[in-house]
Amino acid sequence: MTEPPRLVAAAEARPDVVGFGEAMVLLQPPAAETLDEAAALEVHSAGAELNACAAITALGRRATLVTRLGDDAFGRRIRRAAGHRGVGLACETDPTRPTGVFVKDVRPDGARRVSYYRAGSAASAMDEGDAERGLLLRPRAVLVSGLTAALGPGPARLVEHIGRHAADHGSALVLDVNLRPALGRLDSTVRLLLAMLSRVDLLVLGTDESEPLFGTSDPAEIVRRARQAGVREVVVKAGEQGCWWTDADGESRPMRSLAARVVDPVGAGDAFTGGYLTARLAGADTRQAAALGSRLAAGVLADVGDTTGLPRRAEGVRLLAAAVADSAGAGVAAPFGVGRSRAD
Ligand SMILES: Nc1ncnc2c1ncn2[C@@H]1O[C@H](COP(=O)(O)OP(=O)(O)O)[C@@H](O)[C@H]1O
Ligand SMILES: O=C(O)C(=O)C[C@H](O)[C@H](O)COP(=O)(O)O
Repeated sequence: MTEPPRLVAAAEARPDVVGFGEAMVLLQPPAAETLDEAAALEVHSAGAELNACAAITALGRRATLVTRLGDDAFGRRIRRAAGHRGVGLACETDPTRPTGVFVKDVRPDGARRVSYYRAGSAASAMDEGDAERGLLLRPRAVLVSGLTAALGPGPARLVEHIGRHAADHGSALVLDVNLRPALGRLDSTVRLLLAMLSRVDLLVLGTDESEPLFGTSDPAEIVRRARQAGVREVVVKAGEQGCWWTDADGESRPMRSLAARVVDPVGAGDAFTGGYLTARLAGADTRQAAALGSRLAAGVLADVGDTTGLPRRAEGVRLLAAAVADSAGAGVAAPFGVGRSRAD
C-alpha cells in the first residue's frame, strides 16, 4: 500500500481550534444535593477552554487544549477525561505544582456557587513560552479568555501574546470574555482585553460581564461598541434570556434559550461558545451558529457537571451538518476572518 502524501497528513492534523487555559478537577454534589449535606461528591474535569474544546469534538471537529498540569492523580484524571472526549492536550507536567481544583454548589434556586482551589496551580504558572505549543499547530482559530488572563502575570502575558500573534499563524482570534471577579485582577484583565479587541475576530461575552468592558449591558449597544473597537463579529450570551446574534446588516437579533430543564447552569456558556464557533468555522451563518450554541448549552444545563449533556459524536456531526445546510443567509454566511492577517 502506498503511503498517504505527507501534506495531506499534515492538513488532517491541523486542529480546528486550540484553546489556551487551565483544566481543573471539578467536585460537586449530585443533582438536588448541596455541599453542606451530600455524603459523596461527583468528580468531573472542567475549565472554560477545556469545556469549549469538548463541545467542539462532540460536533466531530478537532480541538486541542494548551495547558499545564501537576504530576498528580487529578492531572492524570484530566488527561484521561480529555482523551475520552477526543480533545488533544498540548500539556506540560509541572512536578512542583498541583493541578487546580474547583468546587461547585448549585442551590435549589439555580444560583451558582463556585469555590476555587487553584492559587499556585501548575496552570497558573503558564506564560508566553506556552504559546508556541498551540500556535505552531496552525489551528483555524485560537480561543482565549479573560479567565486565563486573571490567573497571574504569566498567563496574562500568554493571552496577550496569543492576541498579538494568532494572525501570524493563520489563526482567527476568538475571545470568550469569561470575567471571574472571584479571581481578582479584574482591572488589569479588563485593560488587557480592551487592548486586544482590535485584533479579535469573534468576541463572545455575557450581558452579565459586559459593563466593565463596554459600560453597558444592552446587547445592541455591546455589539455597536465592540465593533467600534475593531471586533469583527460579536455574539452575546444572556443566560435565561437566551442570546443575541448579529445579522448581515450588523443588527442584534434575540434568540430564545432552548433549555427545557435547568439542573446546573455552570458550563452552558462554554458549550455555547464551542457550538457557535464550530458552526461558523464549518460555514454556518450566524443565526444557525447561535442556534447550535443554544442547543449544546441546553444539553449541558440539563445535567450536573460542566460538559455532561453534550451530544454523542454521531449526533453532534448530524447537528453540525444540519446547521450548515439550514444556513440561508439570514446571518453572515462567510465565516469571520479565518486565516486573514491584520496590520498592527
Ligand atoms: N438559567 C437559564 N435558563 C435558560 N437558559 C439558560 C440559562 N442559563 C443559560 N442558558 C442558556 O445557555 C446559554 C449560555 O449561557 P449563559 O449563562 O448566557 O453563558 P455564561 O455561562 O457564559 O454566562 C444562554 O444563551 C441560554 O441559551
Ligand atoms: O470558572 C472557571 O474558572 C472555569 O474555568 C470553569 C467554569 O465552570 C466554566 O468556565 C463555566 O463557565 P460558564 O460556561 O460561563 O458557566
